[in-house]
Amino acid sequence: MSNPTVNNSCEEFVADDVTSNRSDTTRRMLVKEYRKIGHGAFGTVVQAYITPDKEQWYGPFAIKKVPAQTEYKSRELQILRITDHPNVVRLDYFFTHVSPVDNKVYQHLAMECLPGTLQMEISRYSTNKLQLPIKHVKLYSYQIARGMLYLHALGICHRDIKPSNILLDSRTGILKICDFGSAKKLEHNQPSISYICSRFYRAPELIIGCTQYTTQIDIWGLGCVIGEILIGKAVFQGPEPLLQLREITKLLGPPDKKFIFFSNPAYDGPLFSKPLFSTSVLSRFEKHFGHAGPDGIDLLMKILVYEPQSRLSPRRIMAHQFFDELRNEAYFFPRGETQPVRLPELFNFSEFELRVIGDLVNKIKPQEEDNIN
Ligand SMILES: Nc1ncnc2c1ncn2[C@@H]1O[C@H](COP(=O)(O)OP(=O)(O)OP(=O)(O)O)[C@@H](O)[C@H]1O
Repeated sequence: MSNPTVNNSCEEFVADDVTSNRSDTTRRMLVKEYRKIGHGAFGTVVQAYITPDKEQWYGPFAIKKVPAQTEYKSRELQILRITDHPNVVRLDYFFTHVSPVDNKVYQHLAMECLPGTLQMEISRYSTNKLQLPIKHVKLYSYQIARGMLYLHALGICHRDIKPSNILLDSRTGILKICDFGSAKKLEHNQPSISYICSRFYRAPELIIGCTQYTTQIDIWGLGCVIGEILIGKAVFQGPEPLLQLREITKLLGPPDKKFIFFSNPAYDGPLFSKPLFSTSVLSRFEKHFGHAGPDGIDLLMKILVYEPQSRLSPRRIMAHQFFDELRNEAYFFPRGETQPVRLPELFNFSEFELRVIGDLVNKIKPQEEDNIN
């Protein structure tokens, strides 16, 4: 593309060691920042273009800048270097650069840039007091589950699943998991810190202080996200860390003593063991998520479960009947569009994915004759 016009407030600098993630070659490039698109606990994200010669411009990229050389954050680069999946954000280039503002070295991760996040999409509907169409709920939830299937098969636990870490192009329906700043490859029998994950999305075992958790903490996060897409606000909004468990008991009922003990035998915090309601769990799910229909409720009740091992796995989520509509229809109406648009590729599985999916492939993939256009 030609030289992109930039607004005056943006930075322009030469980076000496821009490495291409694909070819692994390193060269000097000019970086032109365009606008700030995000900021988080550790750094900022800017939209930018890069060029080796001021003639060929690459981008736009979303460049995430985080302080370099902390063991914690370099994991993000390591993970993004090995991942390659349609529902995981793609890293194109990376480099370090000294900030003129504080003279510190920042790691720069230049990723493909998507126009928004799931959080933006949810607030767009909720501020207009509208519900997201159920087909969109299915489309987004399925792709998160597919991204998780891949990550979890690699042993990678994201550890910060929430709507602002899910990128979305609402015109095409394409969704990608981002922000691997908290992610970790979990090793069997190796403890990991339990103080991880944003409060509203923390699995009950994390709240209790479990350090031997599994990738199933992400599945809890997925359940919270699906619920949030459905109702337009976070499902469990604990006003402080320990009260987060209380919010969960309002929907699921009190946790079982065994669950607490197996999560953390040393836990001495509040147990919330008194039932807060006399109604059944099913009726509470119906009250909260009624418009998801019986299939949506069935799915959520199999994900938002205390025992991590009882929560559905990504492949079982993808095979759930809630997603049959995606298997049977090829189009959807993006927000504000009157013309239908083809659904993104949802079933173009790699050999690796097919191995993980195993015998559920016939349930997950649309059968030829079912694939109506
Ligand atoms: N590839 C991308 N394309 C478009 N926007 C992006 C991209 N990556 C990040 N963003 C935007 O930047 C925001 C922050 O990114 P990210 O979550 O990776 O940073 P962070 O510092 O870890 O944030 P937090 O501490 O809130 O988790 C995202 O919520 C999103 O709005």
